[in-house]
Parts: sequence; structure tokens; C-alpha cells
Amino acid sequence: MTYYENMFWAIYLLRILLQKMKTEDKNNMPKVRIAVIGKSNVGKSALTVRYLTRRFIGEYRSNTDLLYKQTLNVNNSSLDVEIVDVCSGEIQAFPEEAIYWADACVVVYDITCRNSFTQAADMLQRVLQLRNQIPTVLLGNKADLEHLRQIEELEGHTVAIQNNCHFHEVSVADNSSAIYASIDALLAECRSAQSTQKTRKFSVSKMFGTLIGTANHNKSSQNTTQGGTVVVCHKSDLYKSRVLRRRQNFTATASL
Ligand SMILES: Nc1nc2c(ncn2[C@@H]2O[C@H](COP(=O)(O)OP(=O)(O)OP(=O)(O)O)[C@@H](O)[C@H]2O)c(=O)[nH]1
Repeated sequence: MTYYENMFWAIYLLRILLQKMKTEDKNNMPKVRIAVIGKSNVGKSALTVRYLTRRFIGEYRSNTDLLYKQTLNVNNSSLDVEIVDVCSGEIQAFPEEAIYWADACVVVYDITCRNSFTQAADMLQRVLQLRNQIPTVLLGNKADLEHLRQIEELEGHTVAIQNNCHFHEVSVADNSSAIYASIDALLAECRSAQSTQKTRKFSVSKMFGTLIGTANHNKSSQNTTQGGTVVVCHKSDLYKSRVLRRRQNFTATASL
């Protein structure tokens, strides 16, 4: 082979290698999974849709868990966020799989419904029994219905303190800023836990990028993926998840 043929094949192979590494980098985008749980009718779906789309959907009926996937910009970096909106709030059907699957948990009650508060308190305890380190927030929803209030704000605070989690009263209907602040804070908490757990991966593609000057190009192409649309998936996607099996196995082994 001539010198030029050798050069041609070397450049060709290098381009294939870079392409493959770029794809791997994209797939390695950090991900945080959130489970939204609570009694039926407390506003879990309305909350999830509000957080992801900024819109309020008044009548939202679903008889299955729904998994939403979206890429968000958190603290100036892209983050794949998956939120499972767990349909059933019955304590007998406690969503154990969703809690194993999740990196963070949002427990919702309705400030006008005492039962929903009792159930939220029970659920918080169960969550912490299964995953005692999981970042969690307790949200008292429907704060716009002050005249129908059955649970004082202090009661919510007390249960949150007892279970070592954050607490806010919100109104999804009124678009409370605490909705965004509380979920953003959960995401940030998860990200900081993830980055301290993982030793920083050495990225060969970044090294090549720096060497041949494509690093900036890489960055800008990541920005274009932000925003995205909400994809609604069936919950079976959750149960195929490797992370769920890993965490369940870990707990089973730890409790032996
Ligand atoms: N007034 C008021 N109503 C709300 C608020 N958030 C949700 N709702 C209403 O509460 C009802 C239940 O909301 P959903 O989001 O379907 O509740 P859910 O917890 O997902 O219910 P399930 O799917 O049965 O588990 C709907 O009629 C919503 O319009 C709120 O902040 N204020």
C-alpha cells in the first residue's frame, strides 16, 4: 500500500472510532429517575405534567402508571429525567418496584383530604424502610383550596421532619414556584450524590476531541438535544430496568 492509501485508511478508521465514541458519550448523559406517589386524586399526574410542560391539565384520567422521559437543563448541564407517575395510591399496593427503580421520590397528599395525608405519612415510612438514603420531598397539594383545608401546614412539616425529608405546600393549579424549586432541588441532590459515588470516567472521545479540536463542536451538539418532548411510555419499561433488579438484589442480599 502506498503512503496515501495508508493515510486514507487511518483517517477513515479514526472517523468511525470518533463517531462511535460520540454516540457513547450521548448515551452516558446523566440520568435521574423520580417516582411520584400518593393516594388517588391528590394531583400526581397534574404535578408531573405541570413540572415537565408548565401546563395544568385539569382532568387527567389514567388507570396505569405512566413513565415520562425528558431532557432538562439543570445547573447548566443536560440531564435525562425520567418520572414515573404511579397511578394506584392504595397502601396495599405500595409501589415497591417504583421505589427501587427511583433515585428520588415525591410523595404527594391533598391538603383537603385527611386520608391522603395519613396515606402519605405511611408511604414515607415505607419508602425510607426500603431506601433510607433516597432524596425525598413531601408535597401538600391543592393549597389554593384554603377554605377546604383539613391538614395544617405544621402537620406536614412535622411528618417531613420525622421522616427526614423536605416539605412544601403547593398548588399545581396555581403554578406555585415551590413545585419547580422542590423538584429541581431533588434533581440537584441526586446529581451531587451520583457524582460523588462515581469516580470520574476517563473519556477517550473527549481526549481525541481536544487533540483534533472537535471538543467545542461536541458541546454545542449536546445543547441542541435539550428541551425535547415528553414521551409517555408504559410502565413495563420500568420493570425491564437493570437498576431496579440491581437495587432489589442488593437489598435482598443485605437483609440476609
Ligand atoms: N384545586 C386544585 N385541584 C387540583 C390541583 N392539582 C390537581 N387538581 C385536581 O385534582 C384532580 C386529580 O388530579 P390528578 O392529577 O388526576 O390526580 P392523581 O393523583 O394523578 O390521581 P390518580 O391518577 O387517580 O392516582 C383533578 O381533577 C385535578 O384537576 C390543585 O393544585 N388545585
